Amino acid sequence: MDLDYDLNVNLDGEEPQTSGDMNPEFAMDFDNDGFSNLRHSADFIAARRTLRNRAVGGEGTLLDQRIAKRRAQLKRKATGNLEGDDVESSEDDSEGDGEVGQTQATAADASSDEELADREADQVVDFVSGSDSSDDDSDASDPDDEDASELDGEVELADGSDFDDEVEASEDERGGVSDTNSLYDSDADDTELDLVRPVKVRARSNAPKAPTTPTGDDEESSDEDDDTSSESELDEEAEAIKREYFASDNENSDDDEGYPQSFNTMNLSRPILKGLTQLNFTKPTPIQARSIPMALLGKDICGGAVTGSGKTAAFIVPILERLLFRSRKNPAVRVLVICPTRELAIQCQNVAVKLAAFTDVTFCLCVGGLPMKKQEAELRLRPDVVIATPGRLIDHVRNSPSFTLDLLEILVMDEADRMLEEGFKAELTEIINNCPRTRQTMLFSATMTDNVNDLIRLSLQRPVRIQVDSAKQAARNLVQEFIRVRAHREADRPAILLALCKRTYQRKCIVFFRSKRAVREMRILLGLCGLNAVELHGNLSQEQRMRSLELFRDGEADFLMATDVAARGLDIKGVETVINFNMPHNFAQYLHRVGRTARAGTEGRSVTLAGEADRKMLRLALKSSTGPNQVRNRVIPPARIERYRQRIEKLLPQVEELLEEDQTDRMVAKAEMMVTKAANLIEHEAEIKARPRKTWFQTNGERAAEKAKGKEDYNAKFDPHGKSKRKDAGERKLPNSRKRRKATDEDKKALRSSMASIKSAKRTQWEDRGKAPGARASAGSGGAKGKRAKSSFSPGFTNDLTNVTKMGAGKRPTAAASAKSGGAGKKGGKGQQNAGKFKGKAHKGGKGRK
Ligand SMILES: Nc1ncnc2c1ncn2[C@@H]1O[C@H](COP(=O)(O)OP(=O)(O)OP(=O)(O)O)[C@@H](O)[C@H]1O
Repeated sequence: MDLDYDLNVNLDGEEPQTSGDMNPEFAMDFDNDGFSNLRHSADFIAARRTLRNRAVGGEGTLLDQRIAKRRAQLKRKATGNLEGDDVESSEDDSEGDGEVGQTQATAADASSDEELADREADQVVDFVSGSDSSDDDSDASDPDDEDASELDGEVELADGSDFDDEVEASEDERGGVSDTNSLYDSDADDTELDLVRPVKVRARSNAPKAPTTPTGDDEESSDEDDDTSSESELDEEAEAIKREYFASDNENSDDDEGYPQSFNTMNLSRPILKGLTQLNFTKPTPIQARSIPMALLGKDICGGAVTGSGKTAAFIVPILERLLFRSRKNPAVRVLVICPTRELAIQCQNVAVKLAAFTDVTFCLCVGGLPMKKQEAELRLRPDVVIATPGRLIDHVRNSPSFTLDLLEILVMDEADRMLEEGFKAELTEIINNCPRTRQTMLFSATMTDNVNDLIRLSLQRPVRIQVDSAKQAARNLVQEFIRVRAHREADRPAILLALCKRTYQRKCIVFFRSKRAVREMRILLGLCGLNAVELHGNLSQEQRMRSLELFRDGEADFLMATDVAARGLDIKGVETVINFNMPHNFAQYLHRVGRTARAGTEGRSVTLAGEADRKMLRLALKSSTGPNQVRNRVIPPARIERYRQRIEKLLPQVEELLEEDQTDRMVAKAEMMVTKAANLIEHEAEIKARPRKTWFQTNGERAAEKAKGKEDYNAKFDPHGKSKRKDAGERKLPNSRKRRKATDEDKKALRSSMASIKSAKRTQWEDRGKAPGARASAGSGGAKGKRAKSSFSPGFTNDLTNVTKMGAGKRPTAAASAKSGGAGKKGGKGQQNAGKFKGKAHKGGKGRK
């Protein structure tokens, strides 16, 4: 092969670079025997460095620069450098920015006609009476203050009817006064009003419903209700089984009584208390108050609480406390925290390092996208805590010679359901099998979906379930807004988003999309409209992802446009608004997305563009709200949407061009990467060949298949549309109530029989135990790496059930009790036995201290 590679790339449409660090004439030859004739290698490396710096450098990315350039061109057009249509178009483009075109002269007051029209539109209207009440209360100097209109426009919807009726009513009663009582806006509404209506949320009652006027959707609607009730019955049964499984049931209570109200009463060591104080954590959050004492006892925990409720510290604090009493003579990886995304792992490490500021505990971060070699070197020093993403961790387990989990004492799986969704089940199983069975395991998530059950059975022993809030509940101070997008109006989504970002939610706003391409398109569009947006998704390098987050965190970017990679766990202070460009595929994901705001007791708002297919999800969202007036309907005047739609249309060619250029960039980057690899191979051939061959846990194809399956399973378990769930559950979704009743009975029978088999297995277990006492313990005591039985519903599971009964489930330990017992719990001898198995070393140490 003889290939000339000409790196004469004109990346910006600018003159080719001829500066010293980049040779535009650069060429290199590849030949048959292994790329040996590389010429000008110094020039190439310099060129590569330049490209990379420009991609992640301080002046913004290549795309940023291109967007800025295009925008400058638009400005120039608007100032009269160009004529005719172009001028007209750019005038429109500049609307609202107060910067360019004919508006430039009057930029200070941004007084284009459209702006004025919008100002008028923002008046507050009592939409029941139809009267305008804005003059009295709204701040005339702040035309975009839509919150003012929300306050004045609050009306309860459709008294006496439930939410379903409201949705149906909106279908039939378009226009007129009755329409103001519907959840959604009507197409007939052409007024310049931007209304926000609170939606009244009521508990579903069992009383028979008043007959409603039949509509085309009625059958579907009644089926949905039937489905919901049958599901809830099954859920109750499933709950009963869970109650048997988990060690304690009364941990579900919202009641704070009996739980420590201060970190000082938790028997924590001084360095930990100092760390907490430094972070201004004065009082434990409910999940912390419940989890920390339990974790200090060495118990396995399955913890759930709403987003932003402090789950990270709930497991980090007891970990640190325990590590204070480790043996310094034998350094080892004693704690492993697994997180689903790199960003979450990095964030978790930051929190842990801050909390450990006054201790000597060491950490190592092992995530993909960061140099493997550096991590290997750090692991060789045997840090106390490893915080990792599953894929990279497996890589280290398999390929880093000195890394072992043999001495692991605590395993934490944060956002376990997300890891399963990402298809990491096999990885997690492998990791769990590599950990000693005597470890303590903690599993946390805001949404503990059913698909986690297998993982719980596989990895936790007699876990204590600590569910502070309902797993389907949104944060307390979150106001959820919905904007209806009618089926034939789907194409208006970008215009609606632009209207929201330009006028209403102008800063500290995260916008979620389903695809990476959508993120990029809308980011370009917002950029061309003068908004400062950055993006976060899996197509970016880790450096670029981190940079986007930093810019958004520091307030240098007002909008973070993201895929679901940012939906979980990210804790960014001061996020005011989360916008869902589309409803996510499942409700758990919705809760995580909107959970990026209203964190740690602060207020926040989510705005979701809800299509016709999202009704069920909408209903779940209504149920997830915790207080009155926390769910609202936002109505954006069609005239305004139309204006933004036209504006977008004019910008589309620019967007397309930028996307194409971006695509070319990526291809160049890919080619560049391959050449780098080749250069490395030439330079370090001998060393590379001498290395032991890497083993991979899965091939790329297997990984992709696993991920697809994980997503499908996950959606099946948490999908309001229920299709895959119904497929799983066989007869669960049936067209009429008679069949439904029959199906429910069958389901109940099936559940009863599985309960019976559990009980009988339990009995067998007891008998076995009688013959071979401590069988389980002895299995683990032989070596650190005793493998647990992989179970679906069998040995491990029944084993755990046995132990639940034995340990005296439901006894809530107080800090004092735990201190006295040295980790043995309240139940004297039995508790002591358990504590031994859980390696309550830290607590024994704790006792010694006192
Ligand atoms: N005891 C406390 N007092 C005050 N603030 C706290 C306390 N505990 C945690 N926080 C703060 O609450 C915020 C949310 O915490 P964290 O990220 O741990 O929540 P989370 O429950 O893990 O959220 P998610 O489910 O979204 O991952 C953080 O900014 C953290 O600093």
